[in-house]
Amino acid sequence: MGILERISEIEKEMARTQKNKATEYHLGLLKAKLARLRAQLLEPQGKAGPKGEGFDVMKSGDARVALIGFPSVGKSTLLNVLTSTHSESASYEFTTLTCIPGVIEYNGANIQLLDLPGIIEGAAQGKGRGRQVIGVARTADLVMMMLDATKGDVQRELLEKELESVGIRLNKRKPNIYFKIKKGGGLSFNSTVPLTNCNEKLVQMILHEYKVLFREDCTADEFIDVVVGNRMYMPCVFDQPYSPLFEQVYNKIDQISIEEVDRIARQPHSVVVSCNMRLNLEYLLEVLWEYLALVRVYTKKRGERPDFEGGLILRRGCTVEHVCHNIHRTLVQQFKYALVWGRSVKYSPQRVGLNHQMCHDDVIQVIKK
Ligand SMILES: Nc1nc2c(ncn2[C@@H]2O[C@H](COP(=O)(O)OP(=O)(O)OP(=O)(O)O)[C@@H](O)[C@H]2O)c(=O)[nH]1
Ligand SMILES: [K+]
Ligand SMILES: [Mg+2]
Repeated sequence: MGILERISEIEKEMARTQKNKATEYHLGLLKAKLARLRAQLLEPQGKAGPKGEGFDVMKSGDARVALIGFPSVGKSTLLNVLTSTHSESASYEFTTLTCIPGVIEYNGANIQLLDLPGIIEGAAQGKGRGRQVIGVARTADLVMMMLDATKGDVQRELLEKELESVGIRLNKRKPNIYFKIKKGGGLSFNSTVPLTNCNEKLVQMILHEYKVLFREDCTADEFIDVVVGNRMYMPCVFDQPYSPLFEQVYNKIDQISIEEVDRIARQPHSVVVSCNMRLNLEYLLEVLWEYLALVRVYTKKRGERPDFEGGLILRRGCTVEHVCHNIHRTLVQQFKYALVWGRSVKYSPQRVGLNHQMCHDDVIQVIKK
């Protein structure tokens, strides 16, 4: 039996099974099986399979952003206006058939933008090029969900469902469960909080050769996510409490009323643009930068001006130590202190140590021993 058939068998069985206390464990097992099969479906199919061709794009630059959306929402048009790469765009669906990489140059960073074929409902089950597209999306630092503003809210819901079903978790942070294969076999189960959804018996049913420690009160679904282990918690999709959860880009706002533009723009985590009319693209880039949490730091040598041409691109939260590693592998060993100018310090310059956190556009001079 093929994977698809097995999935549909299990789905049928789940539909047949009434949901109550007595069947809870059985359903949990089925869910776990289903999740594992779906994961298999997304695995590379070997050389002969339909996986590769045109989708194996080298990672390059400081971050990778994938464009996901239904056909003809304007993904290729966006690539064309934001990068110097050309990707065919046309009014018919499935114009793009492979993965087309371009580079957005912004704040001195090179952000790789991947144009992808449109996905359709059922992509997760391998329809269209869904599997390949989703495979690429999983390699990205950020997924931009592109939507056609003229199509209302339907597209967003469908797309979210599609992504959820392949284990791309939008707007959810990773459940706090420690989970590891035990060398000697058998299950060791613990929790640091009272559990209301899961218990040892359920966990034991799902697996029996791991070490499990619940650090929070998770649902069975969340637990299975951790077990299957291939769940992605996309930063777009961001998992930090102070950041927006995920972002949708609504294109073609030139086609809708100003009231509708206003309504969509006020929805949380939504950016409205028109690729054709070049509307609001600068703001889209700002948002992108925020989501990627990139930081640019300039270096300076004693008695010289900062190197404003060659800024270093790092992640938010980076420290002087990260900067040193970025400059040279052995610099940390020779480090005495650093002078920093910019928003991360009270006085410019200020003498700081390796643990000091850098801000965007700071200047740093490293003093060696
Ligand atoms: N009115 C309007 N049309 C747009 C806009 N952006 C793109 N389009 C049009 O939408 C159509 C589809 O654009 P594409 O860039 O090919 O869309 P896609 O998402 O790459 O499509 P596939 O590769 O087929 O999935 C083209 O006819 C574009 O000219 C826009 O901002 N406004
Ligand atoms: K198209
Ligand atoms: Mg396209």
